[in-house]
Order: sequence, then C-alpha cells, then structure tokens
Amino acid sequence: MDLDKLRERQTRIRNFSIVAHIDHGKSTIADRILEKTKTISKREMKAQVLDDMDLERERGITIKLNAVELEYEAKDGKTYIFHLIDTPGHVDFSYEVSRSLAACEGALLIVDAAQGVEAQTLANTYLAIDNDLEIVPVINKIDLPSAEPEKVKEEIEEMIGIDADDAVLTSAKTGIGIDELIERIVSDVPAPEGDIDKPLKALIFDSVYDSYRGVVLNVRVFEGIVKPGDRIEIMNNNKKFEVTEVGVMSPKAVPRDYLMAGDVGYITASIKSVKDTQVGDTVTLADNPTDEALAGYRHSQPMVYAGMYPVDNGKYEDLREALEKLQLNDAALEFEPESSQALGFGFRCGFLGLLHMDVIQERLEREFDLDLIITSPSVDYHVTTTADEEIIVDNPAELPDTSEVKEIREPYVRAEIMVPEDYVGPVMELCQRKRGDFVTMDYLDKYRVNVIYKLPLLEIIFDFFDDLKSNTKGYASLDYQVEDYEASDLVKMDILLNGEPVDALSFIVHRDFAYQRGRDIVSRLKEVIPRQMFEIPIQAAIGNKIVARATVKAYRKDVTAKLYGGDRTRRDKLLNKQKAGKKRMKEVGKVSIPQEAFMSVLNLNRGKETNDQSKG
Ligand SMILES: Nc1nc2c(ncn2[C@@H]2O[C@H](COP(=O)(O)OP(=O)(O)OP(=O)(O)O)[C@@H](O)[C@H]2O)c(=O)[nH]1
Repeated sequence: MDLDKLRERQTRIRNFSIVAHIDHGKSTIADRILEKTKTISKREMKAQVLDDMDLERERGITIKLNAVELEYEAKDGKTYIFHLIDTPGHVDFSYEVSRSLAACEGALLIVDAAQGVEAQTLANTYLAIDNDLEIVPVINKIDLPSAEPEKVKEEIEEMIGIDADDAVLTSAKTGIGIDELIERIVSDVPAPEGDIDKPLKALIFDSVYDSYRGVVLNVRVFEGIVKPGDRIEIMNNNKKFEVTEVGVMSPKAVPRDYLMAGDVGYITASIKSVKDTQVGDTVTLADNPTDEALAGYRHSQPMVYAGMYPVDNGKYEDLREALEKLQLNDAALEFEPESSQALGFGFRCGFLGLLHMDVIQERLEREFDLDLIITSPSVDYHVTTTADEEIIVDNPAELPDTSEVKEIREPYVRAEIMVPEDYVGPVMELCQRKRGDFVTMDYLDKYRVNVIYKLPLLEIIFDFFDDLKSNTKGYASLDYQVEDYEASDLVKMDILLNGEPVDALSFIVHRDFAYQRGRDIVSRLKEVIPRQMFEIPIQAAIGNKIVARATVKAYRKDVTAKLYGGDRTRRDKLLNKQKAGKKRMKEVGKVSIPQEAFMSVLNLNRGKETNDQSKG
C-alpha cells in the first residue's frame, strides 16, 4: 500500500459526535448533515434502517446505528470523510459514553437557543472535555421567536468554560447555518493522528452480536492497519481471531479492503460472544502486537443481583432462552438458575446497575413477551462463617443464620461525582448520609469540581442517583468502581406476610438503618398489597425480633362500584385494566403479591423515572 496516499487520506478524516440535551435538536441536526453530505437521502436512510430493524426484530435483537461514514465535498475543493459517532442514550452508562467519545477528535455541542444550557448537556460535555475533544458550540433553533443566542453564548462560557464567541447559529428546521456548521467540522475538528506503519492499535467502543456474522466490533483505529485475513488479538483477554471482514456503516454495512489509523468502522471475525470483546478493550495484530493497550479499559462485571421469575411458572424455559439470547449481545449480563419458596423457579441475574436491570427487564417483556417478577436487588457479600468458611452471598435469602455468621464484608466503591462548584455542599451532605468517607476533591477547571468519596455499593444502588439528581438539580454526573470489600454491621431483614416469611422479600441492611427501613417497607407493602377476603399482617423481622408491623384490612376492592351500572364499555375497560394489573401478581400462600412489593426496598416510582432518562 502507498503510505503517502494513506497519510494524505488521513488528513481528510474528521471523527466527531454530537452532545446535546434531550430535544435540543441532535437528531434533526444529524439528519441535516446526512442530507447535505448526500451520502444517502433522508427517506432512503429511514427505509434502509427500518428494513434492518424489521430483520433484527425477527431475530429478537435490536439494531444500533453507532457510527456512520459520510463524504463531504468542502469549499476548499477536497473531499472529507466524516465519521459521526453516536453515544449511548443512557447518561448513567457513562463508561460506554466515554469510550464512544474517546473514538472522536471533536464534538458538536448543541444548545437550544430558547432553553439554554441544561443539566444533561453538562454531564456529557464534561466527558467530552475529559477526552480532550475539540468542542464546536452550536446554538440551534434560532428561528424560534424566543431564541436568545447571545444569552446562551454567555451561559456556555460561564457554565462550561469554553469560548462560545464564534458558536455556530443554526436552525435545523429551516436549514440556516447548516452549511457553515459542516464547514466548521472540517476546519475546527482536528484530523486524526497516529502512525499508519506502526502495529495495529484499535479501540473497541461498541460490540454488537449479529446472528449471521457473529460479533460485529465497532472500532476506532489509532495506529496501523487492519485487513480481512489478519489475525487479531483482543489485548485484555488474549483471545485471537481471524478477520473475515472490515468496513464502514454508510449507514448500511459497506465492506472495505482495510481500515487504517484514523478510521472508524467495523470488524467481524467469527467471534461468538460479546464477552470476548468488551467495550474499552484494544484490538491489535496477533503476530505483530502493539506494546501497550489503550488506557482506560474496564472489565464490565455485574454489581447488582436480583432474581427474575416468570409470573407463569410454565414460562421458565422461555425465560432461559430469552436470557441466553440477550447475553449474546450484552457482555455484562450474567445469570444462573435459582429457586425461591415463594416464587418457584427462576434465575439469579447480575447487572451493571439498576438501569441495566430495567433495560433487561423491559427487553424481556417487550421483545420476548414475558411477564416477570423481579426480586429486590442486592450486591454480593463476602461472608465468613463461625466455622471459618468463606462464602459469597448475592441473594439475601441465602445468608446463613446470624448465629453462624462471623463477619460480613460488603463492596465499597470509589465514587467520582462531577459537579459545578455551587453544588459541592449538597453532594457532600448526601454522601455523608449514605455512610460515605470523604477521599478528596479536585477543581477540574474554574467551574467543575470532582468530589471523590468511598461509599458502600449498597447505598449507591438504592436511591443514591435519584437523590444526587434532586440535590444538584440534575447537574451532577456519577461514576463508580468497586474498590474493595470491608466489614460492616449488616443484618438480614425478613418480611413475613400472614405470619409466613417470604424469602424473595428478604434484604440486607446496615444495622443503623434497619429500624427505619423496616418501618418504611412495611408501610409501602401495606399500600401495594391488595386487600383480600381476610386480614393480612405484614411484619419486618431481624432474626426472631419483629421491628415493624402493619395490617392490610380485609375487604375486596370492587373497582366498578362507583359506576352505577350505566356505561358498559367503561365498566369493561376497568375490569380489563384490573385483569391486566393482576397479571404481574404472584400467589404466595394465600396472599397475592404484586411486582411493586418486591421493589419496595427501592424508592417507589424508580422504574418510571429511570426509563424516562433513557431518551436522548
Ligand atoms: N423551531 C425549531 N425546532 C427544531 C429545530 N431543530 C429541531 N427542532 C425540533 O425540536 C424537537 C426535538 O428535536 P430532535 O432533533 O428530535 O431532538 P433530539 O435532541 O434528537 O431529541 P431526543 O431524540 O429526544 O434526544 C423536534 O420537534 C424538532 O422538530 C430548529 O432549529 N427549530
């Protein structure tokens, strides 16, 4: 290959992503860029992408459009190669977002001219700044009568600390400013650097399972070249594969002869499982490896465990098949069979966090049409028994009797919380309340502070993130990693319904919080457990000691009573609604327990709120 030609080509590559708050116009701007670059028309793109989606749907997998290659003929007469890289929607998967950003040299920061800078804009912009990206500020929706571009410029300078004097003013709706924006991508986003004649060094920023081609790696090549037939090695796990195809998405897969330093594209190599190709890992050549893997790799491992049970016990095998399918595409999901006295046969599943758990639950229910009961989430505890045995317990129901436990060690994380300085006080107050130990605090620049605490993972997975958001008006971003396990004064809380302990409702809690939690949970359960023909006592107990109690009074709720017969359809509707509501109930002994009851350990309404965040 002619290296000089490749080096010249490298100067024409621009890798960037778009950072924006929900609704500020990210998708509309991306569409406009696609139209102007004429790679493919909008209609064609929709049709094509949808085709793919139908196919994917049949196979029970969701497609992700992660990185598109576009060609643009600039005013200087040269043709530029754009790679527009999408970042995952969930702000909480900040590691994945940061790896996608690490594949770029620049980012367009889109801010609504009428709304100004909003919380989520900050979290992802901070990640972009951390990855040393060139930020091109874009003020969109200037066609709106309420647009105040000058004020928004000031806001960007004050809150983000970047120069916004020459921000591009656009209206993705009318098309104003889009030509200028694309020229600015050429002039402002630096071309990638990196030696083409060095050994291959490529970052995996996403990996997706495809039932025909195996795992498709989305990579950014930093050094060297990769071609079909090359033997590659995934550096952190030493697995080796032979490349079957390389190419780019445009937006469909277009095979190429090679990918070179600076390129963003895909590699397939008959890889069977995404577990072998985790995000953040480095791809090199097996026979001519690079000396050092890219920095920042993290092995993704479950942190939160919960039981998943089909409402209908006959669907156990269906659930197993569905989990197996999802696992192909999800490096962090783990599961193994377990059984519960209350719930029958199901699986103990490991997740990255509660959002991940929500996503999996939603996919199982939507894509595989399963009705599930999920038990309250737990972390993994290291337990020393009085017989000096070491066991790992990720299901509270399996914690040995108190008399047999010598010590329980719980996972502690190092949590990094990035906030504007005004919110440092509330953040520290929250961390103290959650049994945190202050580690240190750094000013990242004039406006942002990185507050570091050591916190028990248990406190983080429950309502920490929601509390953090409300204490900081949503301006904080949180990142955490398990650091070690430390002994704590933890106890198991059992919940008894109608005098019977329900194993799936047990949880582990710090002794200092036990009474309060016991009372909270009993009162929540009282609200969510429907009245029946008989009284249902609810008790929370530590060992033999009852710490809280409540009673669900007898009486069967007649939802149609208020309707005075009259409107038949309305009555049927209500009855149907009640029936649908019943679907996610589990009969335990004589008591019907709804899904909400198993989640009482978490703050109520958690599910809805977290799902809403996934947009954008
Ligand atoms: N008036 C006006 N409306 C715009 C402009 N750009 C986008 N919109 C509208 O703003 C809304 C949000 O735009 P999207 O492009 O979907 O925003 P997004 O950031 O991708 O939103 P999410 O997909 O929810 O993250 C849509 O109704 C757009 O039609 C603009 O320049 N002017």
